[in-house]
Amino acid sequence: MTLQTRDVTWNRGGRLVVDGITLDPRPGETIGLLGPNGSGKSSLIRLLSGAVRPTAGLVTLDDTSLAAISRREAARAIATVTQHADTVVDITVCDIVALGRIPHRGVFGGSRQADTEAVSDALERTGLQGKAGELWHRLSGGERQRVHIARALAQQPRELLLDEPTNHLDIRYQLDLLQLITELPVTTVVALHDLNLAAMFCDALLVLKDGRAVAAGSPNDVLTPELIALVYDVDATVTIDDKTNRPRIVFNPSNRNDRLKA
Ligand SMILES: Nc1ncnc2c1ncn2[C@@H]1O[C@H](COP(=O)(O)OP(=O)(O)OP(=O)(O)O)[C@@H](O)[C@H]1O
Repeated sequence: MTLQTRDVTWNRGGRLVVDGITLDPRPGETIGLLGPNGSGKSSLIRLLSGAVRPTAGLVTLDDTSLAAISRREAARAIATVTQHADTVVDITVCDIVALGRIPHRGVFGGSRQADTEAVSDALERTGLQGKAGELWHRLSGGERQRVHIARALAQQPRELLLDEPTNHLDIRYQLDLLQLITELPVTTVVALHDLNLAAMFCDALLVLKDGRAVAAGSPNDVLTPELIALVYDVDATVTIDDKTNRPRIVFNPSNRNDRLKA
């Protein structure tokens, strides 16, 4: 049992931005959410996180509606890293990562040692040990992104929701991050734009277009030239990598004027 959606719909500003999505990950799986700009990936992540309530359908955690679970209980299970996470106060990296421990603090403060260990482990996994004392506003975009990921890891969730977490990261940290999340014993739903990263690291993919699911399944089944043309209107060549047995996608640039005419 894990975080699931059943036929979930969200009407935003008079438009259906999420339209009948069912997501049923296996515990520990990494699910990639793909789709063009505006297809509903962030909206689905907001619904899964409990930040907003669906117009119809259900979001459940262990078969209980998220609406019936306290915020604190949900926060112990689910960690989210959104696209535009920012902070207004100038605090240190270590303090931000420690915010991930708040859901675990009981009335009597919880275990300080567990907090210290979780923060230190999260800093190490994200390569931020050397930055623990730095102020947030002095960090680069990629370092800030890693701090938010470290905060989510310090939360020690069962469910991890990541909205384009590789934004701002250089290629080494993109690979490190995705490797890390596939190795964590948590169920992860991650919105990605890079189809090759999704192919390399995700166990399963859900592809959205105009709020609807247009394909779901393993990267090998989903990432076909036909699907890429349908969803992104881009011509692509897909081969299967000998070593990984996963799809590898090369995009074939078309004449932009021809595309606009079509
Ligand atoms: N505050 C809002 N009110 C109404 N509609 C909104 C609002 N914010 C976003 N939308 C619409 O919801 C739809 C889905 O947006 P969403 O951000 O979920 O897409 P996305 O797939 O995450 O896009 P991107 O890849 O650009 O991040 C879009 O059509 C967008 O215009």
